[in-house]
Formats: sequence, C-alpha cells, structure tokens
Amino acid sequence: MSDAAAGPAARPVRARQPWAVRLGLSPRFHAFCAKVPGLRHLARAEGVALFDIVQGFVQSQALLALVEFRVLHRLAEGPAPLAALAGPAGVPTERMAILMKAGAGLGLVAERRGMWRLTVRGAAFLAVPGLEAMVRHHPVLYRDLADPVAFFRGETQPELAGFWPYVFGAGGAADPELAARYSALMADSQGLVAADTLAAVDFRGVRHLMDVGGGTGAFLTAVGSAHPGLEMTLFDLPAVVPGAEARFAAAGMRGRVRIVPGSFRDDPLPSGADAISLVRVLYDHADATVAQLLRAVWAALPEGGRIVVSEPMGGGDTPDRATDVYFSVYTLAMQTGRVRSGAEITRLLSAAGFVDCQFRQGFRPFVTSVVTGVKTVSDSTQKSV
Ligand SMILES: C[S@@+](CC[C@H](N)C(=O)[O-])C[C@H]1O[C@@H](n2cnc3c(N)ncnc32)[C@H](O)[C@@H]1O
Repeated sequence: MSDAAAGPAARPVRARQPWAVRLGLSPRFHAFCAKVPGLRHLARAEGVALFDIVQGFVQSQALLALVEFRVLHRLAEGPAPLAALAGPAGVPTERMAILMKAGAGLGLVAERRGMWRLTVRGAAFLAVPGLEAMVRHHPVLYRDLADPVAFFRGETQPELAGFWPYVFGAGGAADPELAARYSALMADSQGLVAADTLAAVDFRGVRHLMDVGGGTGAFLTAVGSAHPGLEMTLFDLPAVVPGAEARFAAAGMRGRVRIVPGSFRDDPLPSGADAISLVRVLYDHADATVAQLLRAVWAALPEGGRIVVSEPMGGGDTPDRATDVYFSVYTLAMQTGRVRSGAEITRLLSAAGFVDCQFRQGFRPFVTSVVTGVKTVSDSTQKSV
C-alpha cells in the first residue's frame, strides 16, 4: 500500500529540508536579516510577497466594490471629488474615502487636490475586454470558496457548476437565456485569447478552419478577419450557436461560415476542415471526455490536418502563479474540468494519434498558451473513434 493510500494515520517519510528552507523556518534568522543591509532588502521583498498572498481576497473584493459602484466608470468621464462618487453609490462619504484609498493602494485611482482620477492601470481595467464581466461574476466563485477546507475536501456542492451547465452535457445547456449569459462572458474575453493565439499560430496555409466549442464565433471572427480567404465552420451546442449568426453577419462573414449545432459528446464532428481549433474547451472537461473529443477531432481531419488547442495551461513541474492558482481552483469548483500543463495536453494529443505536437507558451499565460499537432495516417497511429 502506498503512503497516500495508507491514510492519515500513516507516518510520512521525512526528507531533509534544503538549507534555505531551514533558515526560512528560523525566527532568529529573520531577526538577523532585518538588521543586515543587503539581506534586509530581500527579507522585505519576501514579506511584501507574502502579505500580497494574505490580502489577495480583500484586494479582489475592493476592486469588485469599485466596479459595482461604477466608480472607475465615473472617473473615466473625468476627475471627481469624493462626494460625487459616494452619493450616487449610496455609500457614506467616510466609508467611500476608505474604499478610494484602497483603490489608490491598488494603483487603480489617485487623488490630487481633492479630486479623484483614474490611473493608467484603472483605465486599462476598463479597456480590457471581459475583465469587468469576469470580476462581476466572482461572487459565485467566492461563495464556493467561503469554506476552503470543506471545498478542498470535496464536501461542498459548488454553485459554479450550475453557472456553466454545459460541462455536464448537452442537456445542461438547453436554456437559451443561460447560454446567452455565459456565451457573452466568454465572447467578451475572447479578444485577448484570439490575439495571443494568432500570435502563436500561423494560420497561413489553412484552407478551412473548424472551431469546436466556438461559442458565438468571436474566435472565428478574429481569425477570419486576419485571413480573408479562410473558410470556416463553427460547432457548438444548439442553445449557443444562435448567437453566432448575428456576429458573423455583422462582420460580413456569413457566406464564409457554416454553423453546425451539436454536441461533441454525442454527435460526430463535421468533416471538411483541414484545421480544427479547441479554444478554452478542454479545461472544462474530464480526461475521458477530452480523450474522446481529441479522437473525434483526429477522425474529422484529413491527412496532414492540424489541431490547435488554445487555453490557459498550468506550469506543470513549475507551477504558475496565475494558471495553477486561479484557473485550477476555478475548474475544480466547476467540478468536471481541470487545468492541464502544456506537457499534459501534448501527451493527450499524442495519445489521440497526433504527431509533431508543439507547445507554445503564450505571451500572457493567464490569457492562453497553445499546443498544436498534425494528423498523419499510418498503421501505428491510426485510432478508431
Ligand atoms: C469556455 S467556453 C469557450 C468558448 C469559446 N471557444 C471561447 O474561447 O470564447 C466552452 C465552449 O464549449 C462549448 N461546449 C461545451 N460542451 C460542448 C459539447 N458537448 N459540444 C459542443 N460544444 C460544447 C460551450 O457551449 C462553450 O461555448
């Protein structure tokens, strides 16, 4: 029996701690560092980093309050005195003063001669598509994390799973209103994902791209604009695809895109595309579903066809501050998916029969990274779906 299987009563094997960790555990060493000029600087930086972790939730909630009170939006129109921000928000002036100072501490706003204004960071927050919507849906996630001990033990019923109902199957996404809500959140944040995917993948030479789980077509619209000759197919659940019609029409791409409603759990993927993209799709699903989907993608592609997987990927052996914290915990709350590293996704692609698999770390890994692969047919790689 392994240590893990033996249960809590088993005595763990204790390896010797590295010397740096032994020093870090010593209060006397910290007291010493605080007195020595070179070390004092390092100790302070480490303290700041630690306190940043400790106060993360409070920072995030202060931001949410600024967003919900529309303080940043109001300041985007021009500088304003405290009273002009507190009044419309229904917040007593003295309490708003505390929130504004917190916002200043976060670098989002600043005060000069009694007038509050946006900083460049505050302005960027408003300008990044999807960021505001992401922050505004966080109360669901935070309710799920209110008791992190019970949450990580798996003793809670996370609300977030109901927020993204499609993860449990096509039937879960039958409600058009719910489908519109989550599709809007996804489409809003798609701009950066599309930009970083296009920077990582050369779509020249692709004749026909099918985006599976393509939502309301934001990714295809971006790729189609960059590559005017590209034919496109969008495949997503029946409750989701109606939102794509209008987007393609507005982009003048209606004649170039075929919209196919269906579920990759139950329906075969349409053939005809020589490249298939899965953008922020795999991390919603369990390994078995992903393996089945990748085999279906392999079957739908012709010889030489390419797969493009784009989504935030974990750091693997070197856990990443954004993806291995935020996205991993988020997908855990969703209950069915998980964040995978580039190496794990590469292995899944290889297992499905793809060759020449390449991982490209994104410019902003918290936005997306990419793994690509190629289908070549040979006796050894052919897979049945
Ligand atoms: C996280 S969203 C990503 C949407 C889009 N690719 C993007 O990045 O904005 C996942 C998408 O996968 C779709 N999806 C989930 N399960 C599906 C299934 N069984 N068949 C087809 N699409 C599915 C959802 O409807 C949703 O549009």
